[in-house]
Amino acid sequence: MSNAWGYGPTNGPDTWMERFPNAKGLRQSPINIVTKEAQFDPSLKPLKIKYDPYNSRDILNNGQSFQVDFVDDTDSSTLTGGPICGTYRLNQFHFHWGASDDRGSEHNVDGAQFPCELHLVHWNTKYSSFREAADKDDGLAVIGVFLKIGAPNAQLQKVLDALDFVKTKGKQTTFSNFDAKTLLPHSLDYWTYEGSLTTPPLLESVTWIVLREVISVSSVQMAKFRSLFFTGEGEPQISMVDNYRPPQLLQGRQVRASFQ
Ligand SMILES: COc1ccc(C[C@@]2(O)NC(=S)NC2=O)c(OC)c1
Ligand SMILES: [Zn+2]
Repeated sequence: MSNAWGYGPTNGPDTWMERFPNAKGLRQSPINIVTKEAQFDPSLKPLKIKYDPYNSRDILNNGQSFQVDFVDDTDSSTLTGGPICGTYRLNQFHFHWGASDDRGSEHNVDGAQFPCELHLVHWNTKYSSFREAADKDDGLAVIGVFLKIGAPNAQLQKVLDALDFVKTKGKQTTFSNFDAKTLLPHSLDYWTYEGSLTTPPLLESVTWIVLREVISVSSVQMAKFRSLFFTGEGEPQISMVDNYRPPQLLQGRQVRASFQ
């Protein structure tokens, strides 16, 4: 029986520290964002996001979530400005969600959880690759976007339609010509803090950029997320739900706001 980490009762977030000491680190993610304690920082720049649909490559069930991977060998899909210095390239995006609409996001806002959270992962081009950047203090920048139950999201539906082909762990299929920018809300107001990956190895290499404005998702669309499996083809099926880590201690960190 593999003792791999996961989100179940015997291998979930409370057990990760046994094999991944970063879990007890001082800049762990996610966190609960207390809006009244997030200080406006006028020195924060607006986010500058340039995504080229031509870079989208495939969609993969990685056994913890599903991710859409991007070709990142040029500066054609980048994040600049905001709290970061230099140019960060889009590498992938993925989601975290709950078994029901009352939970699922990783970050909380004033103690409230959303049904789903999108993570757009970028790496610092001062390093030669995502892999080299992944364990550096300034290696990664992740944009977090909350999904709130409301009208069906036509752009998200393009991603959800592909899930029929990646139901089980390890399944992958081509996913081309997708514009990730269509998943962003109108406002790019954000909170930012220094944190980590939210799954093992929990590397403390992420500048978090959590957008204040949400995007919509319908309950029917949330059911599509929940149609995936953590397990591989031919294995006893375990539904891919509740793939979120709960909020971690702030440990003295400051959360800054780009807006007043
Ligand atoms: C070794 O490199 C890794 C490992 C895991 C993840 C996934 C995750 O832990 N990170 C965020 S953000 N959410 C997650 O679930 C990763 O994403 C950039 C990079
Ligand atoms: Zn994530």
